Amino acid sequence: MIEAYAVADVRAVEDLARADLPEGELMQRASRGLAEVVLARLADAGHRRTGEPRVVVLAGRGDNGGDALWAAAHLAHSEVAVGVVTLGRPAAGDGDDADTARAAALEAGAVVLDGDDRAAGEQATALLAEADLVVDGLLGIGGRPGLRDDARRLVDAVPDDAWVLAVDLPSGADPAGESLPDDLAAQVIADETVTFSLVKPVHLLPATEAAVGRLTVVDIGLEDDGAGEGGALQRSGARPVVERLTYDDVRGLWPVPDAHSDKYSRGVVGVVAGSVQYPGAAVLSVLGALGAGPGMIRYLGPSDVQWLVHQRAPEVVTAAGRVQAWVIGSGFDLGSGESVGADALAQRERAHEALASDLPVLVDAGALELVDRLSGRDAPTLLTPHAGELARLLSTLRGEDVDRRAVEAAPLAHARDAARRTGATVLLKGSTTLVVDPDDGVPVRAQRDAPAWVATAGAGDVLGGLCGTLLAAGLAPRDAGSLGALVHGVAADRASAGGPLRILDLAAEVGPAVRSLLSR
Ligand SMILES: NC(=O)C1=CN([C@@H]2O[C@H](COP(=O)(O)OP(=O)(O)OC[C@H]3O[C@@H](n4cnc5c(N)ncnc54)[C@H](OP(=O)(O)O)[C@@H]3O)[C@@H](O)[C@H]2O)[C@@H](O)CC1
Ligand SMILES: Nc1ncnc2c1ncn2[C@@H]1O[C@H](COP(=O)(O)OP(=O)(O)O)[C@@H](O)[C@H]1O
Ligand SMILES: [K+]
Repeated sequence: MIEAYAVADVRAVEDLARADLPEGELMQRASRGLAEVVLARLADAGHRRTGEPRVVVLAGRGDNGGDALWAAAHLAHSEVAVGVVTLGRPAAGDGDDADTARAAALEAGAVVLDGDDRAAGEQATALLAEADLVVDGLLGIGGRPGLRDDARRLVDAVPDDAWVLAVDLPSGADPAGESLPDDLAAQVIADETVTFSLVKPVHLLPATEAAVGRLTVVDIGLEDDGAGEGGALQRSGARPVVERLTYDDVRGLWPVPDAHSDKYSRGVVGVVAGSVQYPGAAVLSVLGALGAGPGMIRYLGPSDVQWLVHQRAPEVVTAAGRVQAWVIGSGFDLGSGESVGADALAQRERAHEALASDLPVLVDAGALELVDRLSGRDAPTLLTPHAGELARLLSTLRGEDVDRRAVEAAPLAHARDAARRTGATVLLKGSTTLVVDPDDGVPVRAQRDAPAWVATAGAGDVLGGLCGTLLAAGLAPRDAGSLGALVHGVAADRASAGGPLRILDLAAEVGPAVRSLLSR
């Protein structure tokens, strides 16, 4: 599991650690680690032109700039040509004089330009044009989203083929990972981000993660080192606010049958999905659920759709009976006004019954319209909207228009609001999928496991079925949603293998994906 800590907690942990260390020690550890990563990337021939490698360091006035300046000094002692462009008066951090880091970089042979000086502007652009690698030390966890024009001019001059390595986080990105900058161009898009001991929300959340690139964590000694004292993190009592399941977590969470299991104890999934208009969604939901290994599936829906489901999955039972969890809504065409047909009415009735039961329910797609049926529900409930569906759901809940773009600009806040208002767990689909518990004190899960090829019709139906099997096996909605998203992503990766994928292939890869994850 990867765990991220809120910025205020990170600062508190760093303060605790600093109290036990010589002045400036944390920044020295950070900058040495940073310089090592830079050297490792330069050693990879793909990241440099011929001749002496050239690094340009952009250093802002905060401690993020301090890290970058000290790294420049360390690098200038190696066989690397180092140019530094400072913006504002750079700090040296931890009580050191600001000029010490700058002087150290100069003394080590770096070219240092004052980016605030107009005359140096052209020189800075020329330096950047030759860079193999650019270190972005403009803003760190003290940064507000967005870049000022002076910083933006520098960032615009970074050549496309330079490796952009952000210090702590890509400058301009919201450290809390909550929202996109107003102007998307006003942030650094990094190839790699080097952070220090603790992962922050910016690294895992959907609004900011894409700008982070590859995440490298350099240990500066904030966590327990096993020596018995307890690290600053442990002593601070800070708890993570964002979590990401990794492949190694699957074994501990996945419901594996044993000698005492039978098909009922493993969990029967009731699927109420599909319509005459969208019959395929029923098939995909059922196949997603089957891939995850349920005890049994009951499918309830129009007879034509039942027939289609049986063509692909003869083991599915279509008689009514007990289930351990419901999956409702994929491919619903509930109709409205006078156009409601008998099949649609019957599906609506089944969905109402599921929501009125004390069983776990996964609510997808068309069934998200039945949000008024959620009030008073105590049983575990998992809503699985994409951004457009979440916007519609919130429009209903708030009684005012919520735009899809507003959801995309601040996904976590919107998912959180829906979870609070409905009392349900909200899984917001996207390239990074969020799973938000209605209890504010529970860390958000943020999964990013799928290739973008999976953004194709039907992928969500498979996910719904898959998560439904996990609910029926007794997993809580947060675990079912995040584990389901992880396995769905791995199955998509296997089906894609770097190219386009068919959804039936994705569904067929769910079982093998689980097998490979369990045998790690
Ligand atoms: N703490 C530790 O022990 C360790 C910390 N470490 C490092 O310290 C970093 C945090 O440093 P930090 O707190 O100095 O904040 P940082 O982000 O560098 O600068 C903020 C400054 O920029 C300004 N500003 C803000 N937004 C702006 C904008 N959009 N456009 C323009 N200006 C803007 C703002 O000034 P203001 O405008 O608010 O007056 C403020 O002065 C952290 O990320 C890590 O790299 C490591 O060494 C490990 C040990
Ligand atoms: N760019 C992307 N990269 C990775 N996964 C994505 C991306 N866009 C969407 N997804 C995933 O694809 C699936 C799409 O689901 P959904 O929007 O419900 O589609 P449908 O309703 O057609 O089944 C979700 O699992 C979502 O997380
Ligand atoms: K930065």
